[in-house]
Amino acid sequence: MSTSYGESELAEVPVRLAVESDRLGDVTATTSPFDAVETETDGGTLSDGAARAADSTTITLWNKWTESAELLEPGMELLVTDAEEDEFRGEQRYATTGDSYVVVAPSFHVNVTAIRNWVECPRLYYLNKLSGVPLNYPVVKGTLVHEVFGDLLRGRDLEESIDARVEERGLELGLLGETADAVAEDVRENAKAIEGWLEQGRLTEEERATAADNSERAFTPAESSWRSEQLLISETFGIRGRADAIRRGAPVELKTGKNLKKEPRFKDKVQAACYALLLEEHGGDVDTGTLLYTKNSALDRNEETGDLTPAKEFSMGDGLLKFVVRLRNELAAMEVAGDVPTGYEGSAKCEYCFEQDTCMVVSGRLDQESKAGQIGQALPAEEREYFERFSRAIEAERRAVHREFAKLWEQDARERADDDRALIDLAFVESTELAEGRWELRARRPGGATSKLREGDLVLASDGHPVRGSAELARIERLDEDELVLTADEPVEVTRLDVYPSELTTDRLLAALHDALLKGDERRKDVLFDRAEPAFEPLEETFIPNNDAQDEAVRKAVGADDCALIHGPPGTGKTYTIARAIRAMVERGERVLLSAFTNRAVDNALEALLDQLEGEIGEDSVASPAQRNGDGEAVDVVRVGSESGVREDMQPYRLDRAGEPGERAATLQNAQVVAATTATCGSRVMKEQRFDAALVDEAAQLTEPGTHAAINLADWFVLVGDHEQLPPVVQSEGRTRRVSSGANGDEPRAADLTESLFERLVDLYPGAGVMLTKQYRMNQRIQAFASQEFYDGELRPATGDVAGRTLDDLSGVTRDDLPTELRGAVTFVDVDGDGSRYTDSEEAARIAEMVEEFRAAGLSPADIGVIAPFRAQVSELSKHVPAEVAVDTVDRFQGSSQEVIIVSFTATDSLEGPIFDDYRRINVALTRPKRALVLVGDANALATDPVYSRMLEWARR
Ligand SMILES: Nc1ncnc2c1ncn2[C@@H]1O[C@H](COP(=O)(O)OP(=O)(O)OP(=O)(O)O)[C@@H](O)[C@H]1O
Repeated sequence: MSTSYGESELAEVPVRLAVESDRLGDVTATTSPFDAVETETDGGTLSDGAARAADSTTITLWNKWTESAELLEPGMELLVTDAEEDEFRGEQRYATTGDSYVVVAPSFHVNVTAIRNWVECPRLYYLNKLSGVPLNYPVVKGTLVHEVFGDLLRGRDLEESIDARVEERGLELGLLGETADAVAEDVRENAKAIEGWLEQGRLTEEERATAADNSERAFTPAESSWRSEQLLISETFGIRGRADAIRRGAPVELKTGKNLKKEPRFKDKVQAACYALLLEEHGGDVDTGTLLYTKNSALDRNEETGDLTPAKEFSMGDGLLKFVVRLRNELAAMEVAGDVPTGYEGSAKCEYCFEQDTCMVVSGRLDQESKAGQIGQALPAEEREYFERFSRAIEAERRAVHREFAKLWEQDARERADDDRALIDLAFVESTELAEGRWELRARRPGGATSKLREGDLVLASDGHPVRGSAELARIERLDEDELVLTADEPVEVTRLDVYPSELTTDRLLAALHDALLKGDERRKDVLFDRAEPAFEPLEETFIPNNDAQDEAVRKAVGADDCALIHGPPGTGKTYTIARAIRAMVERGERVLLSAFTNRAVDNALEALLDQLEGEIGEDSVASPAQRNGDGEAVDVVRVGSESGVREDMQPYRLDRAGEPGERAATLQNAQVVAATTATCGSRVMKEQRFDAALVDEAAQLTEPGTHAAINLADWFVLVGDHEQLPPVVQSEGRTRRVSSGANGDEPRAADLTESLFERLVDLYPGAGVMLTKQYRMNQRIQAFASQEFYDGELRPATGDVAGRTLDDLSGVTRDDLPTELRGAVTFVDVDGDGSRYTDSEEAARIAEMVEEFRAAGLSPADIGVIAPFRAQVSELSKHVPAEVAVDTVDRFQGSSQEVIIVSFTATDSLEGPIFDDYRRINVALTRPKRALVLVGDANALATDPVYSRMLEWARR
């Protein structure tokens, strides 16, 4: 198009306007199907509240924003800031102005480092995502230098900081074969540049003083002259990241490499520009960026020619900021569409790329189009199809995590608290500066408030709003009934905590999938892809004389060449069997990985193993815990996990990462048994370990890639679980979109993370599995229904004692003191209910009475558990029963047991809700009690479903 200023480009995008934005001049819209613009007026995708604003119109994107227009696909979200509005034939139309930014898919929240990788090469960005961050020296050194930089900015002494930081990374450095002194020297060299920069007066004492004055209150970056690392989240640009430092409101990025040019490297400028955008959104006005190349000062003048100054400043032009937003748009559009970058999107030259070989191999193996080309033979079609299916499913999980970021501002405080995503209305107590310059924050919490937050979690601690207010990334150190203690880099008057959405799990799942297929052993893959039956070494030994199925399971586990599958219904001694199998393996001199989905299960199995090894945690064994094996030799057992994740009594076995590198590494490498959750198995430290066998408990709750994370590390694996209990939990709704059919012409299959590898293999190789059938938990009456309904009637009480368990066995309890209806092992109590959807006050009131009746008969409240389908009913019940009574949803009860279980069905006429969606939930609920089960609900409603109707029949028998 021609204007008086010359040629201009434009693109007209047909859209449907979405909910109006709070900010004047911003337009949020969804792109319409391009061929149906004029007719699409019903606003089908918008909620009722937004219907008023649901309107078809067009947005005109001018000049370079046309590049972003080309990325759009129908149904994508689009945001235009500072738009110009005019009326054309009675229709409101919009156009970009000179100040506008155009953001494609703003709720896909891109990390700044992802944008930095993308500008280097989109294919490199993809490869990095696939392989994860490896354990190598440059990575660890880079982290150390950044930590020391942060410490210096917070006023910590240089030598003290270096020593402390190197010590903290002892384990990683030891595994890399480094010594503390050599690393300290290396870090010191890099730190010279930082010190020099600070000394040059760029960070004057005066500035330090200003910062210190301000620290009594929470200050915004714009107010203070500098601050160390800060997490910044943008609502507008769909970008988040942690800036290394902010000086006089402008970003400073630290690079541990060298740069002898006058200007910062382009990708580094892009990174700093991302932070500039983030800062501007938070009220800043950024006109410069600084890059600090720490290696420059370590170089000798006569060896190198060029500009040796470490700090390079550049001016932050409007053009660069807009370029960065367009880059981000490219990345977001590709991710939202689920496409794989080829490298042709960017202009990087493959022959200069360090990753060229890796790139060609991955492209060749997966038969992906790539600018670098392909080498090697492609994986078989079924493996490529599997990879594609699961990587799409994992990316759907990633998008779900990104949506969690958007919920930080889309939901209000109350909604987030009700959704278990935030603790609100906290009373700020104080912030105290710690020795290393960090801060301890304390606040009081209102009684009874629950949330997903746990000790050790990273959270957003804010003075009211996690994005718009003053907020810091903080760690929960203590979470007591009424008080909480956090640590953070900077002080904040905390009144609210929000769950910090993390991509770590998705990153690790993708890397585990990549490793299983691209680095996996061929024989393993033959088994996984139904090309070879699992093989076993026949064993004659008896391991467990009193339980044939368990005994057979141990023989299978120990004798497996490929894999063994142990199906253990509730209370059938899974943990005991795992422990016995590991003992047998250890006695054969094998190195074993013990893993499970949750920390709780890892600790339980570890405890059972220690019992098996007949050791006692003696005084002198605390420093280096060693247990004896059957021959009286020491067995080194190590628990890998965070301090807050590992149970108190297992702490002596926990591997401390800090210390002398060689010694730390030896402790892990010499351990014969290493216990860690499957998530931890995907960490860069664990990925370096090799085992003969991996035993994985709770395997039916793990996704296939989640299982690979553990089994990738071992020659053979044993999966233990029960696919009749809860399946893997996924965040993305339903199934991900269908993928094109595989080369073998099969029907397209929906990617699905909700079927575990355990379940798939149990179906595929019945011969590799053993089902444990004797249960050591439930009274015979209690187990009967679950046995019939879920285990083909095969579940039996292990002994007469188990079968005949009653409340009378508990000391101080007399069943005769209970009302007649509560004396049996299984009782149904018919309550009509109050008709509400998610709560039932009548059930709650009746259950509160029952709890009192059980207590009056001598039962301790700690022996009673109450299960409800909805969180709302859990809250309702919690108000009526003593705090010692465990009240929770089924999902939280999985894996535990209780003397008495009361189930609140909260059922109205329509049986809707999580407990009714999936019969496996009711199996879990009904199999938690040992001696008494009370079902409370509306019999008429329950009778409408065949399974519940059979349940009623049994309960009323
Ligand atoms: N062969 C056995 N002989 C005697 N007791 C056993 C045997 N197997 C298991 N037990 C006992 O049965 C109880 C339950 O066993 P365990 O904790 O191993 O069950 P589980 O299947 O892991 O339970 P969950 O379903 O909660 O995961 C424990 O007290 C255990 O000591």
